[in-house]
Amino acid sequence: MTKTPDEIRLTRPDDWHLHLRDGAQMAAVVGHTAARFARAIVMPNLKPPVTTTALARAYRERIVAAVPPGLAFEPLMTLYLTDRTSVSEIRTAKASGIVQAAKLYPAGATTNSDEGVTRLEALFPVLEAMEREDLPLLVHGEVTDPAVDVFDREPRFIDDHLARIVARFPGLRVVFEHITTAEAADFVRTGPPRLAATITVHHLLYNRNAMLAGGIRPHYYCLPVLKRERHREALVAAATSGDPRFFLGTDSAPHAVTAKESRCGCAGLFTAHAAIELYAEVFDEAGALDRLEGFASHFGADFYGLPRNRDQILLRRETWTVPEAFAFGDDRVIPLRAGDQIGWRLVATTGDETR
Ligand SMILES: NC(=O)N[C@@H](CC(=O)O)C(=O)O
Ligand SMILES: [Zn+2]
Ligand SMILES: [Zn+2]
Repeated sequence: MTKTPDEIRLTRPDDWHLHLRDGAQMAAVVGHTAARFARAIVMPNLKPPVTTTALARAYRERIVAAVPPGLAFEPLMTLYLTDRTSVSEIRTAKASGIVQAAKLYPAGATTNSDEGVTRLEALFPVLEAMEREDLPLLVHGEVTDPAVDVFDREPRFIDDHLARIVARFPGLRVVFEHITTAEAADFVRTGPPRLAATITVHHLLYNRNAMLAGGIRPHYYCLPVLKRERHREALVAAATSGDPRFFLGTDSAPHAVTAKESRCGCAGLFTAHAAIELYAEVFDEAGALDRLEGFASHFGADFYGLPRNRDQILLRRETWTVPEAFAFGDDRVIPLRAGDQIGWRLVATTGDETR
């Protein structure tokens, strides 16, 4: 590969953290992901949440049915942990072969987390079962104590909970989802091989000024919230380091424009329309395009114990303009960079590039 190539060919990537929603909204967005990614870990925070293997199976079938014709895409399902999750449900999930992980939302931490876990200690028998069954734990790592500053909630979660969980269950695979701080990157970097983290493209591209300087911009509001520049820099360093415990998870989280542009706007950014292109921008900017494939296409599959994809995608350095909005059920969703430019374009996946 030359130093600054104008084309990059990658093993087709996977998205290890994605919100697809349900019904007409899901049907409107799934094609954006399926055009780029071979597989995605689908988050279970629906209303009501995906708390059982039976619900995960039904949700999976709805997703598969909505994938546009001609696209190969495999949804990887997750269970939503609650105070009532049973050990036997963990066994059923593992045995199903369709559930890849279970997700811990501290109750109240983020969108549709009201039914999440209120007391972590009460979940320990379930975590023990996950350790025994080797079902990975995915974590939204923020404390919910209203007294803790919103910018400090992730580091506090490490100190108050995550360090303890990792130490107490030495066989449990843990993914610290959508990390946003230097503290989180350090915690993972210095932790055991069974501890990993996903990093979103928006936390690699932007600091909190994007959301708060020159006007308040609800389409940059997500959880965990964007942080200071020094944290963004630490995340870029982690993502481009070649350390296999950091891998791609977009956390693309579409909300209707009316729900975002509101007196109390929802948390979540929609990035699925251009996710791999935007990651390419980040790695290009960091002079690390040669490390994109590991981060986007190898390390996540390796961590989950799944085969790497065999097909490929081709990205070209070419500027294009993102639409102002996309259809989203009976509303619209505003994508990241709406009306603005992106410097990389997805031109092909293996199979159609030889036409
Ligand atoms: N990231 C977000 O800001 N929102 C996500 C939930 C989550 O991943 O925490 C959503 O479901 O909208
Ligand atoms: Zn989250
Ligand atoms: Zn998420």
